[in-house]
Amino acid sequence: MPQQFWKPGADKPRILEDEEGGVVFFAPSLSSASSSSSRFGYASIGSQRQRLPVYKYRTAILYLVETHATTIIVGETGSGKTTQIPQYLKEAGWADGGRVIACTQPRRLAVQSVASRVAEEMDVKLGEEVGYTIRFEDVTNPAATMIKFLTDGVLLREIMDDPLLTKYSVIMVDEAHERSISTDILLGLLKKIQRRRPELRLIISSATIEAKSMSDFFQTSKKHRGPEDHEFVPRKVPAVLSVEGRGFNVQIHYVVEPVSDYVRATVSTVLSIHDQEPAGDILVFLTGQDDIDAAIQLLAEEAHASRKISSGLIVLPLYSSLPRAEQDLVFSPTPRGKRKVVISTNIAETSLTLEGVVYVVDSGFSKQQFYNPISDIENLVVAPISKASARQRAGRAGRVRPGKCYRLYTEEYFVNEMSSVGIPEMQRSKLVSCVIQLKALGIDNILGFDWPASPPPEAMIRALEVLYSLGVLDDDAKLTSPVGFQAAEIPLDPMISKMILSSNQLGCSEEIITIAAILSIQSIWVSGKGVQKELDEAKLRFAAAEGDHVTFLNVYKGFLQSGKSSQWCHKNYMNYQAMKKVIEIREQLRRTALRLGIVLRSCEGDILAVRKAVTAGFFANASRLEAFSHNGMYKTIRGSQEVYIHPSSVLFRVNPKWVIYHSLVSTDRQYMRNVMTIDPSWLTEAAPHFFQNLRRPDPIAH
Ligand SMILES: Nc1ncnc2c1ncn2[C@@H]1O[C@H](COP(=O)(O)OP(=O)(O)OP(=O)(O)O)[C@@H](O)[C@H]1O
Repeated sequence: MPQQFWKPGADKPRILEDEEGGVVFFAPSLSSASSSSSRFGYASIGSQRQRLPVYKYRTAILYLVETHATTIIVGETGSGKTTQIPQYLKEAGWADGGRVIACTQPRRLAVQSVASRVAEEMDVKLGEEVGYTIRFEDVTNPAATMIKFLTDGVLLREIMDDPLLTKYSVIMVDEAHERSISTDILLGLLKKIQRRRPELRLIISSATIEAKSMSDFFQTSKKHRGPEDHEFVPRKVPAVLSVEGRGFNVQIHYVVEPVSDYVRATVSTVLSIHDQEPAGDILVFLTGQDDIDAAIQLLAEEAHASRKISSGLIVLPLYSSLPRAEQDLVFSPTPRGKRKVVISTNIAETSLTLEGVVYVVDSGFSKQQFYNPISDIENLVVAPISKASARQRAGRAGRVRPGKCYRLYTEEYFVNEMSSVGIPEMQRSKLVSCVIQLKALGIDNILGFDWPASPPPEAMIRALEVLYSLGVLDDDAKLTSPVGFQAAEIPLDPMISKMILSSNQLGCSEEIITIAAILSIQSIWVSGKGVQKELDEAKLRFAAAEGDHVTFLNVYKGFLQSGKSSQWCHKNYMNYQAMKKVIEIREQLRRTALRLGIVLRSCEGDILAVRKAVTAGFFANASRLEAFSHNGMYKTIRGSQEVYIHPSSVLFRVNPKWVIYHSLVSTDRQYMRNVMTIDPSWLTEAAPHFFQNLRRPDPIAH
């Protein structure tokens, strides 16, 4: 790599300042691991555990947890928080007597991989003493599990069944600085639960920068007007512990000049590392599947052009919708003499250890959701990451030996321009699912809820409007019975839940559950790169004139008729792993539906019933082709936004007059994904109030 291109920089961790008001602070101690030159990989697991920086704080952590309701732990990535603290707690007896220690993560992949690692360290079978739960997958044994890893979203669902989370003795909310919506709701609820269960202990693990606000949040108490809260109850002051020391040193390198094309810059950096640096895998952070595919393609071309440096590279993508078996490849050992390059979205950013990774290449960007409550449009846009993310990314190197991180932005930019932490997801997202969950938990005054950061009131009002129009909330903004309560039980977007509930009356629940399962995963088709023509032809074999939803039913039928064959999927450009996932989700949804008293019935080809059920959930996503539009421009009925049918839809270029869509994606334009034709009279049938209240004078005139 041309040395003058890179400028080494120091990205030192900030030392937590002593806080006022009784906050506990421990002086830094040096990690033996950081100066160790021994090959970590060859040490026994027991001695590996003792070398982690957090080990020196074992007694302090256990003391603080014993004596404080809430302990906030900050520390460098790789110091051992996630994998060690739950084990210390178990060793100290917090899982005795059938109690369980929970550790939440914002991402599913992290839950699975951390749980496997801890099971391995404890030498137990995953799913017994150590287990995990993510949506649609429960690998625990209620009679045996003592340490449970789970997403924060799953823990929220558990609160619905057990409002005080009585089986947990300690709940560790990991990576709290990521501020996902679920983490924020969880923090608010846990604070409430603590008032009723003083014996419950919370551990919040967070980046340094967020520690103060977390501490303030748990310290202050709103005056609650519940029957047992007549008096202002002073809260126990949370303890803050700073775990100093990192796993191994990570040298940070910056570009000298800003790069104009981060995909190209990524590829040339990877090839330079491969050409000039000693053995070790490379982890690259890009923004999404499109970037990742482009980088892989470019890497193949460049490597082909310069055969000298291409040999020995194994390039693997990593993103959330990738089938599980392909995701698992990134964890498999790199064959001798080879170098693995994992090109990932930010799903590999936190809590993940890829053993062979020595080099990290950070593009400085990620895809983030931004919601505009005025236009009601949610955009997934490529945006700069925060310093907290940059540190997490760098921390993926240096976990089992010293590493290097190449940042594709300047040091000046990092120091002066990059924001310290990202905007909480709560403040940039649609809140429909969040509101229904809170309602189901009995939180009626949502605007007055004790949030770590308040959501925008406009977004809340929008969410209330949608839920009201779906018949999920009544005039007093309370969950309706039974629809509201039932919709809250289904772990999906309330529009999908409503569609499932409506299918009961329309006699097509089997079909609608299939559609719901397919809509829950990103795509059932293989990526079109390089095979677009073949993919389009394959789609045509299943295409229904009514649109994508009905096409999904044809695909599913074909898959079942083939005996769920992988060859059949391959031949039809269908993603076999995705189809297996559909079967799995479908089974879960059938069980949920049965629990809710839905009769599982097939409409035996009565597609009209299916389309009406879809409309009952998605009427708010209706749009009409603009008269005289030559380029397929539609306007949404709510909001009059300009939208187009996505090229992946079977209705692309067909342009029927009236459609509803599942979601919008925005690139050069706003595109509707998963589109179905409708008769406009179904809209007023499905939601008379909603269409009466729209300002457009005659929204559904033919
Ligand atoms: N699957 C694994 N294989 C090998 N070593 C691992 C594995 N998982 C964890 N480790 C070791 O344990 C260390 C601590 O990991 P842990 O996830 O507990 O750190 P952490 O402090 O929670 O950091 P982060 O916030 O970055 O996840 C890693 O740096 C690595 O040395």
